[in-house]
Amino acid sequence: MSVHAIQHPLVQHKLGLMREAGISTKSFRELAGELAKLLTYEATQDLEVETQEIDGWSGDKIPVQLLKGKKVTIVPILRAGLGMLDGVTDLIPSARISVVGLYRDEETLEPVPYFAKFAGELDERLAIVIDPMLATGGTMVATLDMLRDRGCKHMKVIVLVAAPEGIKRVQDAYPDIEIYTAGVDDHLDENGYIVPGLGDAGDKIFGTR
Ligand SMILES: O=P(O)(O)OC[C@H]1O[C@H](OP(=O)(O)OP(=O)(O)O)[C@H](O)[C@@H]1O
Ligand SMILES: O=c1cc[nH]c(=O)[nH]1
Ligand SMILES: [Mg+2]
Repeated sequence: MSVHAIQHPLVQHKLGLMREAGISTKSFRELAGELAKLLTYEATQDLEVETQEIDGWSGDKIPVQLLKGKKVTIVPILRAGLGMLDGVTDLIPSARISVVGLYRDEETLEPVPYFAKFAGELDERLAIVIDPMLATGGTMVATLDMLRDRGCKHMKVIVLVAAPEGIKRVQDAYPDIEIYTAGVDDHLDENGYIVPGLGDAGDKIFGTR
């Protein structure tokens, strides 16, 4: 598995702004969407293209490179993953959406599933799982397990911030998966929050608590 920690100045600038303690819901939400878009650009660099002939403006036939038509499903993890969805679909507008709902139990830190609705033909699709936070990794591994159990063979992960603990847990379970992130942070605190991190991303995106 590779971890792609994107160092692009725009990515680092936007991540830096998201770390500000008093950030508004509006700004946090906007930045989550913008970062999701930039990380999607990186995560889709290896999508296959093929040459097709089209009618150009001059009347000549011209060869162009178009996506080969690989089927993609975007998998936002409720709730916080929804804050990244528009950014991803801006770049991959024809992707099918598969939605999973899991929350992390505050005491045990174990993921609790409460919703799942998947696109069809998962065995033929690239699944791009999106969630702002990869902390212990329990939620991500549970989501990847659901996809694998339904036949999905090709999965990628996009998170805004990852903790080393979460990366290791995903890596142990899925050695071949690629993770794209704006930041690999330092550690988890005693409540399982990423430090320095972003705080509770779901609450900040939805304006709750
Ligand atoms: O790596 P883990 O330790 O499993 O933690 C990460 C999960 O925790 C957060 O969700 P949360 O449980 O707060 O739910 P929410 O999106 O509804 O706020 C976050 O969005 C991830 O889904
Ligand atoms: O730091 C963290 C960890 C889990 N969930 C969050 O929203 N933030
Ligand atoms: Mg939350």
